[in-house]
Amino acid sequence: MTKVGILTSGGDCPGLNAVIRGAVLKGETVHGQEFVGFLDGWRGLVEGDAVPLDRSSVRGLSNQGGTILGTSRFGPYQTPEGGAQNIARTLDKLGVDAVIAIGGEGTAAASKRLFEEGIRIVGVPKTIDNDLGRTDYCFGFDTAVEIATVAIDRLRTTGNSHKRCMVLEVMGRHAGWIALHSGTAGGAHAILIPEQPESIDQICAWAMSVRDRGRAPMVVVAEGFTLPDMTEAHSHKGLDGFDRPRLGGIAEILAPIIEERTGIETRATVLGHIQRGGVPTAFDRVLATRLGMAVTDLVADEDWGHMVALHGTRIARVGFDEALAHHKLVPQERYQEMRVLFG
Ligand SMILES: Nc1ncnc2c1ncn2[C@@H]1O[C@H](COP(=O)(O)OP(=O)(O)OP(=O)(O)O)[C@@H](O)[C@H]1O
Ligand SMILES: O=P(O)(O)OC[C@H]1O[C@](O)(CO)[C@@H](O)[C@@H]1O
Ligand SMILES: [Mg+2]
Repeated sequence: MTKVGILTSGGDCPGLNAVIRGAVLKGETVHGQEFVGFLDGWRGLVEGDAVPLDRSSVRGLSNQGGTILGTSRFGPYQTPEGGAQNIARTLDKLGVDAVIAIGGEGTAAASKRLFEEGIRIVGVPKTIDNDLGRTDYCFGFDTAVEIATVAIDRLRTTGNSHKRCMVLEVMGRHAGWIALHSGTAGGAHAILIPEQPESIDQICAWAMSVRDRGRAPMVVVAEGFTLPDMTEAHSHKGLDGFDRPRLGGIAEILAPIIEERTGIETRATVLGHIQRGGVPTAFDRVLATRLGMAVTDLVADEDWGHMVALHGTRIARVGFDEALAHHKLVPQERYQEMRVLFG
């Protein structure tokens, strides 16, 4: 019987538990696989910290946010106990034949390296940012967009009452998909994303034209957005577990500038981790369940070095190298399509 270890790595994301449930249910019933879960991402794999996972441990999981396995930004090459050779020894000791790594582009990059160094590993793409290449959507994105859209709807009623400009900051380190989709759904008057610099003059011009027709401006900004004179995304919260700047706070930079330049009273709201928490939408539950089920086929076929992906409505397989070669940013024309409605 093939024994499979599952881990969740990187930022958490609604739908992770549905993937775990889908994999265990199909893996057990169709392929006769047995499962363990590594705790806290790569840490559990490196330290051999695993718990048994069976049908009863995944019962009722598809609607639960977060991950029952825990996650982290710990790296498989970060400590002397890490690296492919040590990990292979740990897997042997635990009797684990294959690894399923559920994560974003960082997790896929680590998985690719482990695969190239001989570890039998496959992947499931996850990120609320939706910026992983060669998959049309990642689970978690739809939930994040839904939460951000509700936030816009709510900010608009209070903004309208006070005739204020409301600036909502959503996540999106390199890619503005959450801002673009929630801003479109919520009818924002300006959407600011990392891929497209906009000047403060332009942002204020949009806000004033909204005010001039008697409306309250609604601006949605992704955390990774930069003004033309900024060399990098705004960060004042130190570094994350992988030594990257923790983003967040650009809305609080923009709001006083907009207020000063336009004379419109302005408020900033940073949505933060609210958009990563709570129950996944039905779309994300379905996608996550299908991906979890499909990844057990990769294990059964020994298709190491690949991850499952969504192509249209079909679940496909792509190599880690192929997925990593294509960072899915918002294309210029997709932004321009919505930009004509700004102001
Ligand atoms: N090129 C790499 N080689 C080895 N390990 C890596 C590499 N890139 C990332 N990692 C490790 O994998 C972990 C997970 O990556 P990361 O923190 O970027 O999350 P992610 O999987 O991309 O999800 P998220 O969408 O939250 O960013 C990192 O914290 C780091 O420890
Ligand atoms: O959990 P953390 O480390 O605060 O991660 C925040 C980052 O993770 C993401 O939610 C997903 O990559 C980004 O949008 C954001 O920059
Ligand atoms: Mg990442």
